[in-house]
Amino acid sequence: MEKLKSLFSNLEGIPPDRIVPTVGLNIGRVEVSNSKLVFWDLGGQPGLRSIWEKYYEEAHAVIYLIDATCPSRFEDSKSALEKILRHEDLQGAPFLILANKEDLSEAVSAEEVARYLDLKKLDERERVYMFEAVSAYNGMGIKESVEWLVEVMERSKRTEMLRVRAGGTPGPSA
Ligand SMILES: Nc1nc2c(ncn2[C@@H]2O[C@H](COP(=O)(O)OP(=O)(O)OP(=O)(O)O)[C@@H](O)[C@H]2O)c(=O)[nH]1
Ligand SMILES: [Mg+2]
Repeated sequence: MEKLKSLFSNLEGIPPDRIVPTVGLNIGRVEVSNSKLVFWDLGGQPGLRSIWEKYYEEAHAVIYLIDATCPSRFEDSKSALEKILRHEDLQGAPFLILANKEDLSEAVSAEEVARYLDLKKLDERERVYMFEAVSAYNGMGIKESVEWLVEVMERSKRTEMLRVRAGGTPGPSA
């Protein structure tokens, strides 16, 4: 998220060596393609996952980040992802699934991560999603994939529904 902030605003994020594991919630605000985005960064440690679902109902989209250098956790990442995808409070939410740390030579290739996660069984007619190799360290892949997410979010029925529910004006596409 710190990289994201620095890519989309003039603010420098916290340097990578000073980032500590997320406990609770980090909030990031950036403007991308004229949309004001609010990122809720939730910690991935198993003991912290029970709080994830408190944010589902109000989330327009989901970014799911996988550490590509840690194959021993792929199985766990896969089942956690499947559980989120199934959750009824996230119906219609576009998913951006990222294999992170692809700047490191020990990282498993994005293709292989996708295979581990069994992404091909994700039906694109049922779920709008994109899978991308990124590096939060050097920024590779982040700008493009977040811009994709904003584009699909703007067109999504879920965004429309959340806007109406919030009492705002439906977007121009309504
Ligand atoms: N080389 C490299 N290091 C990274 C990258 N992304 C994160 N790191 C480093 O990995 C460590 C863990 O990063 P975090 O951002 O705390 O990881 P996280 O996924 O948010 O972990 P939780 O908050 O526990 O869910 C930090 O020291 C980061 O600097 C990356 O793309 N490349
Ligand atoms: Mg974190």
